[in-house]
Amino acid sequence: MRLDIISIFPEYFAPLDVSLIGKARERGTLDVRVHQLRDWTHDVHKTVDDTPYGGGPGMVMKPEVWGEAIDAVIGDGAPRLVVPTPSGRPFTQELAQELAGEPWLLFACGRYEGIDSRVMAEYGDRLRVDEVSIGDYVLAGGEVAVLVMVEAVGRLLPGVLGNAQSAVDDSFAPGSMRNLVEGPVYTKPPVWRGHEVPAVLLSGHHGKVARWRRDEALRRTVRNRPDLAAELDPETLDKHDRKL
Ligand SMILES: OB(O)c1ccc2cc[nH]c2c1
Repeated sequence: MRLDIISIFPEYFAPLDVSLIGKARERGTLDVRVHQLRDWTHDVHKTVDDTPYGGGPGMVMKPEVWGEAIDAVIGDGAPRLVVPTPSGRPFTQELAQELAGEPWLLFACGRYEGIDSRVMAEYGDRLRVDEVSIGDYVLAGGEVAVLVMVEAVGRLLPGVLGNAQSAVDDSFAPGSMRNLVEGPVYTKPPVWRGHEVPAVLLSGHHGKVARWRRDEALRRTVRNRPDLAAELDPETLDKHDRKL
């Protein structure tokens, strides 16, 4: 997968040199290219923003600069354009899985009050354009949101996770974990400061362990994410409700 990021703060993406994503880049699984938006300005101050039409606080990022930058990065290609914004569609594990299937992603990191909306309109005829929110809170710009999405997508690529099964058992993963969050996890020692690991996990009975883990996932989902629990089929929920 090729992954381009355009930002006025390229240094935000230094973390993409480490850990799983860094190793994926070394192996060639991920080809990450970070671009400084200001390289496509033409004034001495490298201006990327201006006052909003219609008035109001803050500044808006100029369409001309973004247009020159995106044109230069994509050439005749057609990556999927992902624009982080608090007003976008929710970023979910399902969308991460979908993006992991793309050969080329281009992330446009806005700042200030955002990017002039005509930029997304301009590329909407030629590219798949997704305006995406990572949650109901507002950051100072799109860079951290891109870090979140790149890690969530990158870990799903073949060979990136040491054990591919981890992604299958993830919270929210399609299939058996859909609309479920993971239950608690434990490792050695069996007793720590008087806290014992649940005996079933030491039993060696794989069927009982699997059942216990699913029960705990449901228990935690009902407790922490009633919104997801409401999406579970009633039969599943009922079976466990009697035990919760
Ligand atoms: O909270 B966010 O995900 C987000 C994304 C992009 C911009 C651009 C300016 N503020 C932003 C906030």
